[in-house]
Amino acid sequence: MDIVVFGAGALGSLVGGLLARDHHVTLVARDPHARRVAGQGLRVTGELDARVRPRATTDPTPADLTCDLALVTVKAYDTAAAARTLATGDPAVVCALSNGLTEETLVAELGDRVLAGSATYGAELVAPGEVRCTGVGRIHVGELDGGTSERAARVAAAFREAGLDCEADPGMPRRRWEKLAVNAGINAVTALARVENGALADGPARDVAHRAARETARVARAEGVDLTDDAAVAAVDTVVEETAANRSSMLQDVERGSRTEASEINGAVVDRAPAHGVATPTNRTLADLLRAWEAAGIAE
Ligand SMILES: NC(=O)C1=CN([C@@H]2O[C@H](COP(=O)(O)OP(=O)(O)OC[C@H]3O[C@@H](n4cnc5c(N)ncnc54)[C@H](OP(=O)(O)O)[C@@H]3O)[C@@H](O)[C@H]2O)C=CC1
Ligand SMILES: CC(C)(CO)C(=O)C(=O)O
Repeated sequence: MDIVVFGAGALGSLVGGLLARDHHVTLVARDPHARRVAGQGLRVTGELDARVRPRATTDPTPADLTCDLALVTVKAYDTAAAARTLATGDPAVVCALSNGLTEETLVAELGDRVLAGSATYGAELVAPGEVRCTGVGRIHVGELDGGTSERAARVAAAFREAGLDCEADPGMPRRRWEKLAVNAGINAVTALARVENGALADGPARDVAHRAARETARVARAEGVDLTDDAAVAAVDTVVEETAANRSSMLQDVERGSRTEASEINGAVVDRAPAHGVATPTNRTLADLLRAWEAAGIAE
């Protein structure tokens, strides 16, 4: 497959690097990472090991963006800009692996080419040209409104060919909310407590993560998605176990002094709650604390 990874930071470099073992991959990334990958190739270290030579560019042409599959791995708040750039090319299928409910933003520019996606792999960009896998998770792809499709099966098979754990999921509407519950719990709590995911295996941090996940499940149900409180909590526990050594993407943001996805994750739960009369005090507190930290001066 001809695959473009748009926004190849930590997650995109890991997934794109692994896909490059079997497919023709172009990473759209920032310098100095893009320059290093173009010159010396990309190393995947940590729990997985690979040396690959994908193409890399900071400035894709419409021809570069004309591909079988475009994976979007920018931060959720960069999705609209990514969608506008992707629409200058002609990707046959577009699939977001970012956290947050970003697919609707992609659909606005790219229409029915968009598949839903979610990833629980853990990744850190440790140096230009080197990405560390800190947790072997799973990828799910599927139709935004649910159901099976040949294109979702084809994308999942392409991932598996390259050795990634990936399934086509006919239940993506539920899966997206389950992943939002996982991130509402794990990301904000690990970022505020400055701990690895594994620290949420017990104790007070685990209780806060569970409360955030239960609130997310309540909002999901109010929006017509069948996600029980118990299933949301179990999903948090599974990801904590599978990615125990990972520093969540939001913890990495806070440690770098950069903007977080608090508004797109916990804030997304809070924003949808009033219409349904659902209380979301834990997500509100987590989002407010992270926004207060951001307002106090993130690095430019
Ligand atoms: N890291 C992880 O373990 C996991 C992350 N995720 C999710 O995946 C998404 C990405 O996370 P992560 O990889 O950690 O984030 P990163 O910040 O490491 O990666 C995103 C990259 O996209 C780049 N980017 C944005 N716009 C463009 C553009 N127009 N052209 C080129 N590059 C661009 C960013 O550059 P710049 O910063 O300069 O804008 C950045 O390097 C998030 O939604 C996150 O929640 C999901 C599962 C696991
Ligand atoms: C799966 C998990 C929680 C891995 O840390 C993640 O999505 C993230 O860090 O953003």
